[in-house]
Amino acid sequence: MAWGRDGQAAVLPAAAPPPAAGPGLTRLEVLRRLDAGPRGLTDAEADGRLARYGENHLPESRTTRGLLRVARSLRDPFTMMLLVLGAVSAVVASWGTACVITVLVAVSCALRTTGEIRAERASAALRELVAGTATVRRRGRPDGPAATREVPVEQVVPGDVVCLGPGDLVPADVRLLGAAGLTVHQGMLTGESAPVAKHPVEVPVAVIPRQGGGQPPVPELSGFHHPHLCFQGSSVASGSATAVVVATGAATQFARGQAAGPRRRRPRAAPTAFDRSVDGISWILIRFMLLTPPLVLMANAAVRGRGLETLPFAVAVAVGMTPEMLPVIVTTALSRGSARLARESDVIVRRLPALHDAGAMDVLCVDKTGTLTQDRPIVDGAADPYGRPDPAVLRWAALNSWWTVHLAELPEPDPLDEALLGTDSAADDTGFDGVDALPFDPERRIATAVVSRPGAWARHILVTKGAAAEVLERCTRLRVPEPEECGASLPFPDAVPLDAATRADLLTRAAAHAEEGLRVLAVAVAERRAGGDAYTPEDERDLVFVGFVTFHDAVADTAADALGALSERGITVKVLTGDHPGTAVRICRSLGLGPDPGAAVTGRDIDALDDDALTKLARTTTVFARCTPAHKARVVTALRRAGHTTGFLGDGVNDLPALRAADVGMCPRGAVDVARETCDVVLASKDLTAIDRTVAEGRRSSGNVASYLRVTISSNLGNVIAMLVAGAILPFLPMLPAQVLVQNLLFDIAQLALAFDNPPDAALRRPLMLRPDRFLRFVTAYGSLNAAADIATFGVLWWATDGDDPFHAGWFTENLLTQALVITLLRTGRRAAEGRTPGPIRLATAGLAAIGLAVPITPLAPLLGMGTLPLRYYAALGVVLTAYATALALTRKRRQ
Ligand SMILES: Nc1ncnc2c1ncn2[C@@H]1O[C@H](COP(=O)(O)OP(=O)(O)OP(=O)(O)O)[C@@H](O)[C@H]1O
Ligand SMILES: [Mg+2]
Repeated sequence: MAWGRDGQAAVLPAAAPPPAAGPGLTRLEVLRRLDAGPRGLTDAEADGRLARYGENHLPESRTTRGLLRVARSLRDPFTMMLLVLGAVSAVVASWGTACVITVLVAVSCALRTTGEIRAERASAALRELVAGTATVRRRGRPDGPAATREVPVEQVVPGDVVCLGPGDLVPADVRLLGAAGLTVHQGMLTGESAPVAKHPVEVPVAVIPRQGGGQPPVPELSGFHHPHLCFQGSSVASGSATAVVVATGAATQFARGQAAGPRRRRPRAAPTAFDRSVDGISWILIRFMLLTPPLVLMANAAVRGRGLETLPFAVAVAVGMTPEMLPVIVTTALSRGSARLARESDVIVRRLPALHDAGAMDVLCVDKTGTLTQDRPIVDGAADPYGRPDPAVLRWAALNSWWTVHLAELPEPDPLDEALLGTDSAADDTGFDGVDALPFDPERRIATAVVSRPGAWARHILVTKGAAAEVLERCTRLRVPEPEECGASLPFPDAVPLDAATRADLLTRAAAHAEEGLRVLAVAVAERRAGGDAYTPEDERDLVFVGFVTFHDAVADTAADALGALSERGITVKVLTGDHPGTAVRICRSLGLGPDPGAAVTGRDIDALDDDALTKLARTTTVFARCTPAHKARVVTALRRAGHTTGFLGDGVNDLPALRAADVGMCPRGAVDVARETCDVVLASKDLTAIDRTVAEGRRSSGNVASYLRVTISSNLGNVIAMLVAGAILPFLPMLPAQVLVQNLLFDIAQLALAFDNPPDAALRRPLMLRPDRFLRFVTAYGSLNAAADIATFGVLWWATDGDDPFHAGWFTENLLTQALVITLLRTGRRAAEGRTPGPIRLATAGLAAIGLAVPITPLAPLLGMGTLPLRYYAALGVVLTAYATALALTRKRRQ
């Protein structure tokens, strides 16, 4: 958005709200301009504004979307190559070739586009199910009480007061009214990877428009670093806020940025497995193709003295070489897979190539809390520093929960807070007033509430709870418990110094609880003289340790089955958690993760390692505990560096960087909004075994792509070698351009059937990765076999026939029959699925064989330069084909 000199939005579309986002305005001025208040809009006002300003979504018309899609399908390198070859054909006036090429391009674009649309439709209904909502404050009547409620993001209007908590997507452009410990990820807008702190400054610094020096005004980014504004497209990393909506839909900076420039894509850490494999193979093929026409031209010139008149033939051969159906097969296979997943397993694949990556995945990292466990913790007990049961500890913990949740105005409490607030002790919060809160964030691993006693305003009490190590390192004293002291006048006047040995003892006790599978929180308090400044994490020191609270968190019902199924598929599972190593190891054991998960590596260990050392360690470690979001991402990156195709399954804000760093990011049903928005695969049902079905579907799709590659390359490479040999020894063109193209068209149609193959589970036991290096090896093996069959056929033709027309016919028949053979024999999972060839494949191979045998005897034959063949040719061809089939089957067996 361009900010005018007066600090107001300069360009506004017709239905835009009043220009209220001016960075120079105070909270009150903003609210006044929006005709809103801190208690939110009434329902009637909200309805009126919705009608006036429209729904809150990015403008994207159907036609531009359709055109965009077609443009995208044209953009792949094979289509480009074909278009270039088409242009060359047109230049040399080879109209037939140009027409065939145009048809090929059109058909492949149409097939890809419909495939994508089908996959999208299949998951549209599921998307609704997991669609994001926003928490808004609204009133039924103008004088009614304000209540927070969840509304679909589309219904958020300017003037709405929204509440934001960890993991929420910022639903529109907003001006903060209040915030506690708020940090937001706004990388989508600015490219920054770390979260930035935001707070509601009352008199904001005026914006200096970045103009002058003859420079054009910087259009969109100028506003993003204002501390008191948050923008659509960002998400809450930690803390909470209330804010008033200043712009929605097309008026948001994000929408304007998109309208003004190219779509900004979410930055991905590194190319995914799909990029590395399919793209790698594509480029090998393209180089191969580019080499073909000059090679054919040179061979013909050198041996036969032919000149440019062979150009149409060379172009036709190059078209024949192009695996132009590869993108179509890939899209069709993946979209069929993803449609089936949506239908049968409630899984949404948000990025089609991620399905391939799920099939290639050999390591899956999972987060523990909320993913493997239900994240419905139940308080197990509370104990004083000496290990004796003590309800006062629970009261302090609940007091912390009550005031962090209320002062930070979290839209919903964190499950640990919810568990504490559900206990009887939570009722005792009345003796205190809330002052300030430093809500939980996964980096600090603690949360602090600042309270005061009525009548004792000059003293503040800090109540901190969090991970044992993090709390204890901030403690300098230890409470000597007295009964019921939560009501005492001073917290713990008789606290004793906490020495290193006692601290170590306490940590050991926390570890012992963790090893029982319990979650542990340490609780500490401190008293301070009330000062003027706001509290910061710096104030969380010199605390008095009060005791531990422990929680049970049951494992998710389907977790054990899901992990078992994954290990049967050859996938190594690792657990990456922010929780205590003991709790993590214990849960892994109870889920049967490997014979023994071994010792956990902690975030601190990770910090001490460089990338290479971490890569080595990551391969052999099963449990990583006390991880910050950054640690999780580092481990995933290290595993990928070690050559593993790595998936990540996580549900929280602390999983975001890892979800982004993985080849395939997945999240379970209960994940926070931003995790669902970031990941590639959403499991919409509670059933974690859906991961296994996703993997199987991914492998099936990739298996079909692999079949296509094996088939197409073996025949294409074989043909080129044969073409060069034939060109050198024959006094005529071994194949006419028209014949090359017709044959190519038939192959394409038949190979399309491979996208509909259903390799059985037995063929999908290992991760399936299309590796360019392995691919090159099978190219040469199968390609030379095919060339050998062709050359043997030339021998038969030389013996059985005379002249060019029968030669053309003979080779055409042989090519179609070998293609049918290759499709049958090189399919993925053929051996495992004996006798279960699916319909499309049977139809394709039978069709090819029938056409190959029939065309030379139909009236079409003379048009394609073919003549009739003697019977003895067919007999000899039978022998060649039998030998070829045997060789193919043997080679395949040896390679498996
Ligand atoms: N609301 C809270 N208040 C205080 N401390 C908390 C709170 N929530 C979590 N903690 C502490 O911080 C630690 C780290 O939390 P984090 O959210 O990063 O991971 P987690 O929920 O334990 O596990 P996972 O990474 O598997 O989801 C927890 O193990 C707990 O000790
Ligand atoms: Mg979690």
